Amino acid sequence: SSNTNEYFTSVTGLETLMKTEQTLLIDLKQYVIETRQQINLLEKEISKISKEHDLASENLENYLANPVNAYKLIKRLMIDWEVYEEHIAKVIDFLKLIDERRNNLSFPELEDFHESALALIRLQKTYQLTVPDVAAGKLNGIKYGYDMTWTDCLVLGQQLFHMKAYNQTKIWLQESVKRLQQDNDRFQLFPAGFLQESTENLIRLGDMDTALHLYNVMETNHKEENKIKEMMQSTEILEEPDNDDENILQIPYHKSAEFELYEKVCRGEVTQTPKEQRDLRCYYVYENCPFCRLAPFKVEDLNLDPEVKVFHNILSEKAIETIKALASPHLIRSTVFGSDGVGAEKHNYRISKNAWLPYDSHSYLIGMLRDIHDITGLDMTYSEQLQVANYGLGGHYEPHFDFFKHQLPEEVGNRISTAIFYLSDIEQGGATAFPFLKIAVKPLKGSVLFWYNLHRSLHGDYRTKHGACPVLKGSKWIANVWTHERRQEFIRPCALHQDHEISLPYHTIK
Ligand SMILES: O=C(O)CCC(=O)C(=O)O
Ligand SMILES: [Fe+2]
Repeated sequence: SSNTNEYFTSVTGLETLMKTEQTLLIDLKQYVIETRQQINLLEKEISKISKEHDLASENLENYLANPVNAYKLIKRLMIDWEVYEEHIAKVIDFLKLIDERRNNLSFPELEDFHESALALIRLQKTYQLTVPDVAAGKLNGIKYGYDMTWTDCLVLGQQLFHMKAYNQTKIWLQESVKRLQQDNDRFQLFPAGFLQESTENLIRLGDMDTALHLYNVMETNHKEENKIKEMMQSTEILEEPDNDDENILQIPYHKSAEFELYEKVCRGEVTQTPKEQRDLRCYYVYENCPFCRLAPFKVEDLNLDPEVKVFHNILSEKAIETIKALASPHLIRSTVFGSDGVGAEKHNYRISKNAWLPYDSHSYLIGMLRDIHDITGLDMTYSEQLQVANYGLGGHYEPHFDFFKHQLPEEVGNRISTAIFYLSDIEQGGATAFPFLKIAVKPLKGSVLFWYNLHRSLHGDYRTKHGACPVLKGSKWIANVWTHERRQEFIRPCALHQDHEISLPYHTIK
């Protein structure tokens, strides 16, 4: 894609856009100040000329017979009008400045606009938020920002129509009309074509009521009475506007029982039962390193088979800031492997930015490997580079396996384990969710989530399917350490029996 920045994919990207707007805001303020001065001057000129004309209208011939008046008339047309033009032309200087800004500053592209709308809808759906709440800037009952205006809602409704998300279109346009009626601020700067198009779209969707309301706002001054009737007659109503099946928000996987389970786990509606949690413990580990007796690691079981654990208080604030700073300049849009294991593809089931860092780029990174070794006993030689990721607006990673299904080079083997270092806390959403295990791990800054992806037989464990729930509020940072199976033969020996069959049924669930 030509969209190289993809601002929608991370919060750090959006900070760049905020800076752009800051600059433009200063420009615009300056423009308003200057224009106001111009207007004041021009108004003075207008009243000066008007006075002359009033005087002249009393007796034109007499007026022009005065040589001073004659001189002034000719002087005004000769000199003054040029000055007025110069003043008026200053607008062009402003347009030139904005043009320059467009070339020099960062601007979003259509894809950013599209994806940020999708993110809102994804959040709305995953966390079952109502449209009035979202439009009021409320997330799960907490108000974080200002309301969306009626024009904000209208634009979003238009975007959704183009995505063929017709039910959502109606709800957002209805919200727009509701806000329009409550709002005293009916006249907002706004692309002219949008109202007409939205009105037509509502007619297409069979919502004549809302269409009529919007029509009434349109060109209130010179409205032709019959035009709405004409519009209703000439606009074709869609056959099955309620059939949302085919739109981009409703791919078949999103309707599967597995995905619905995942969403419930993300919302915290499905959790482990007390019986399932009975054997889970919290304990200290110190066996794998000589000094660990003094400062043992605190480990919390989340699941025993397969093993999923959290290691608490691993990274210091300083280490976290260092890791983020090292990664920031290198963040690019996250990709996923094609099913054949080659190529890196962009998909909207994984929206984040990431960077790969060699461990020797800082002692803190080497320390991360050492900590995982000290806690698990694993040999960290065959670990991939550290992957640091930042999730933006509605950023997420749908359920997937971390192990590969294709053949890997003998020398390293498959990803035996995953360690996710949480580099931020998250206000809402953004859990790491294991639908089959009914676990949603809330990111806790400085902690590590660890699990084995493979059975002892080294077959992939399908129960480890997991995802990153959409971030509802916050900027989520993680660092992944993926360790491969080679050199773990004595640390995590094969069981005598083939233990992988237990997870096979989970593979077929789609
Ligand atoms: O961000 C998360 O919580 C999970 C990330 C993940 O599963 C991955 O990067 O493979
Ligand atoms: Fe993963």
